[in-house]
Amino acid sequence: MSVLRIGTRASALALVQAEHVASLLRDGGAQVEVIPITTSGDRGRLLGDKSRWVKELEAALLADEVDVAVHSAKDVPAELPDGFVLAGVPARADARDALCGAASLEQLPDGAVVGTSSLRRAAELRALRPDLGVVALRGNVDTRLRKLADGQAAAIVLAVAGLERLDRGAAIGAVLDQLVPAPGQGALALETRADDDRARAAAAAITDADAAACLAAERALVRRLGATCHTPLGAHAVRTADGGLRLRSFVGLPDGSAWLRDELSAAAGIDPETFGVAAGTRLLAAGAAELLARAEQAGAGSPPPASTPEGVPL
Ligand SMILES: NCc1[nH]cc(CCC(=O)O)c1CC(=O)O
Repeated sequence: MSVLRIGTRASALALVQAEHVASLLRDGGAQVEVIPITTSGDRGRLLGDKSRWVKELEAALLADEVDVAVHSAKDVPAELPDGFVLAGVPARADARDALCGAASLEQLPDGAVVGTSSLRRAAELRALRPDLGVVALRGNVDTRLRKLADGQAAAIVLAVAGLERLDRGAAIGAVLDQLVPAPGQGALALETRADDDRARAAAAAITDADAAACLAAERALVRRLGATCHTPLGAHAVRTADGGLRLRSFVGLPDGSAWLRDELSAAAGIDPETFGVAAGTRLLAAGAAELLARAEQAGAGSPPPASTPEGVPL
């Protein structure tokens, strides 16, 4: 059988993730090659849309340069272009956010400045601690940790999953259970050409059913809200002990002055997408649309902490 080509961005985090997927596939007996693709995002071009990284890997899929694209699921837009499918989701890593530079949110002094380029993290932090300042911190994980060490912020927020994959778990001061993670955070999304049965089967073979169901629910909620990467939105689903699903969500203004939080559970057997749509409908009924419109206006008037909620190429 011919070699399966795994496309990835060339950042340190993306390469670790792609190697992880490659080793899962090799464990299943496949012959695999990892092909780093340099994207316009990685080249530092200023485009206000995180889908740029995804698009360049889709171009490589379309050009038949790679067979499976590995993405951080939270960077993948809610809708894929025609001709592509989300063909697999491996077991999810820790989905939560981490605070680096302080032992807890409570221990940060009054008015402390936290570094993040994520609208969601800014909104969630300020919803909990309106006194906190937020400063945009860009760059990959190591760059941001260096900026923290340089004193550019009292603390920063990063995904636990990214820190651990890069062996920087020691930098975690506290895991922020109070924050609702970004949709897809901690999960990997394997994208293939829709008509490539071999690649689809390979991706499906290393799929974790719970991770796939949770991601499907979170992405359905994003679609129901019409959310984009400029939306301060958190959504995190888990499989419950009785085989059902539980979905927590957050929508708020970037300055933390208004927000909605929700939690919805469903019994075993619920279709994840139906569940995600229902959770989105509940948020809309509670006023999410107005909040999102106001968040977008705020973003248009004065530049948000960063161009995208989850920030910059890593
Ligand atoms: N867009 C940034 C990004 N995309 C994926 C991760 C971390 C790994 C993950 O969430 O799967 C990060 C960094 C961060 O938010 O700290």
